[in-house]
Amino acid sequence: MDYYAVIPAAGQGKRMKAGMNKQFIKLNGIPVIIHTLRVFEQDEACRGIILAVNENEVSIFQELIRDYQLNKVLNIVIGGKERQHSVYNGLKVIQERDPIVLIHDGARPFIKKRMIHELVRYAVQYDGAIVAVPVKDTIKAVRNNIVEKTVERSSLWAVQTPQAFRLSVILKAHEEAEKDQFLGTDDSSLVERLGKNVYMVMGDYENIKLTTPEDLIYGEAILANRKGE
Ligand SMILES: Nc1ccn([C@@H]2O[C@H](COP(=O)(O)OP(=O)(O)OP(=O)(O)O)[C@@H](O)[C@H]2O)c(=O)n1
Ligand SMILES: C[C@](O)(CO)[C@H](O)COP(=O)(O)O
Repeated sequence: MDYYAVIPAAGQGKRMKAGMNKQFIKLNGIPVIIHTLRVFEQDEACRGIILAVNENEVSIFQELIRDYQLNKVLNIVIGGKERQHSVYNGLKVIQERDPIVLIHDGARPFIKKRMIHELVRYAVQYDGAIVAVPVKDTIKAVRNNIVEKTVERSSLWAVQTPQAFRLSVILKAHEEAEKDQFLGTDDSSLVERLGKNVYMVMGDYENIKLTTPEDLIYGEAILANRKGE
């Protein structure tokens, strides 16, 4: 089944400390955002991509899209203060009546098609579908450096993107969040708070978000390993 992809790339990459938006950092000689966009560009089921970017970086993204000959980027929208606002701006420009929409961080370049297609399948059956992996470490709640408690781990999953929804469902969730001034750390949380059912698809430990400098070392290793496969 076909889908549209909304890719938020309008962050500042503060935790990466690269002195620029981390989308432009090169992995194996290619900018992070291009690795991400290529997955959707090369997926036949992807009808089009909406990219959310910083106001002052529009021309850089346009140039990259031209240089790497990407044809599926339909719109470049201006991002907002938080990721949630950037995603909302992207969702609002989709013209089709009620397609499936996949929301995926520009900073997660190691996404695989297997996950995308599973998500789309389950987003049709449920109110949404997300990818996640079981947490590997013991998780503790801590306040002022003192452990408050050890959290039961068996039901804890680390959530990734993509996250897939019908456009009508996710737009309504963003509208309600805006009305209530609710700010979530992912899109699914906006849908969950409306009492909807979100299906969890097994993710992939390689599908990391490039967040801090050491993630780049791991990222290069993932690419080198894939080259050898
Ligand atoms: N206002 C924002 C903030 C984030 N993002 C995007 O959301 C994704 C996940 O966010 P994160 O990893 O937090 O990226 P940054 O906000 O760039 O990083 P930091 O928080 O370290 O500044 C990234 O692709 C980022 O570009 C966005 O589109 N608009
Ligand atoms: C959406 C997300 O990638 C799911 O793990 C994550 O919550 C984004 O968080 P960030 O603080 O905006 O990086």
